Amino acid sequence: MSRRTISQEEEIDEYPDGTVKLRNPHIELMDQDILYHLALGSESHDLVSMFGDVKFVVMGGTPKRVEQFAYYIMQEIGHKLPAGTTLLDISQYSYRYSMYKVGPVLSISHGMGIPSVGILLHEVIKLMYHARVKDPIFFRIGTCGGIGIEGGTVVISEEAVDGLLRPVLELPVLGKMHSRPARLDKKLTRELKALATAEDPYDTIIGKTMCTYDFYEGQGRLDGAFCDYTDEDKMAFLGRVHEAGVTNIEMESLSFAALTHHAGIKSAVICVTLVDRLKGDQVLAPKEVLSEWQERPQKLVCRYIKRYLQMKGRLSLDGHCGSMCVKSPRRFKLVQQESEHVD
Ligand SMILES: O=P(O)(O)O[C@H]1O[C@H](CO)[C@@H](O)[C@H]1O
Ligand SMILES: O=c1cc[nH]c(=O)[nH]1
Repeated sequence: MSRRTISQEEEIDEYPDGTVKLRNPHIELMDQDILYHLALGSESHDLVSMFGDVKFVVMGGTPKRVEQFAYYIMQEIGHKLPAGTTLLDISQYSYRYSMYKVGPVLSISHGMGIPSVGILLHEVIKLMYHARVKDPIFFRIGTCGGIGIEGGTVVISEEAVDGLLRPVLELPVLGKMHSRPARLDKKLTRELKALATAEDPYDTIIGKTMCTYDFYEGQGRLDGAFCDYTDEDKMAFLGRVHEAGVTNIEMESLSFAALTHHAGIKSAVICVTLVDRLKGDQVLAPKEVLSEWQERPQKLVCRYIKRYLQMKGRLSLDGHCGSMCVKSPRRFKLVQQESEHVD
């Protein structure tokens, strides 16, 4: 095992072969590990053959969004299903989360808020460990409120902070408060930004993301069931956090950044803004507009995945020869040159 310095404050252990290490000595002593909320288990399922080839884990709030992403990426990487079959929700009998697998891509819904995404991350990180997945990359494709930016803008998070602007996830454990740094992969963030194009009819920016425990009072809205502050208080708060560099507000990035970082997994958060909070609280855009906006983070992550697979020689430049196709060395060289900015 070697040690990799992730930051000045923290070093993490990792196996030289890139497999995910669990920071929990109890798991390997257990006869079986039941991933209860995924409806999977280390003894009941052959997790290595089911998931061993996973490279990308893409998470979003709703089952519909992750199903849509699964079909979208399937088409984009030319992944073929046996005739007459459809994608299966692998976790359907958990009645909690939905999970689809398309070649090296897992697309999973995380529900709303830090507790929901936190439980899921514990189990997905354990799934990576049991399946002996190497160097997975995690993405969250979400929605958010923007601060001073137009609806439909894509924000790639450079940092996640809590409602008090602290870049840490706090969790009471055995009666004591534990703090974990919420860090996202800076290089991955830059690589994603580089994949936005001038032809995209919307802006893609990098910004600081505030992650709250609530959609209404936690985000300073005036339209919840309760509100003990004035419009002036709200605007002063939004102005203050905007000045501190916050571009958008959502509800999972802190846990997503902290738990993936703690596991030594590269991750990024990409959200589309549904409303400019300096102009209002309610999400007023029509359903069709909201649907199109939600595709924007999916497009960016899809571009990243395609570039990665092209660079590894697992996808042709036109993206349609099958996810695991083998190309001539000359063609692969071209792909490598085009993809220099991707790991
Ligand atoms: O659209 P998703 O990914 O769920 O993200 C955002 O939307 C939900 C609130 O409407 C919260 O989960 C927030 O983080
Ligand atoms: O304002 C918003 C919009 C979507 N999601 C949030 O958490 N906040």
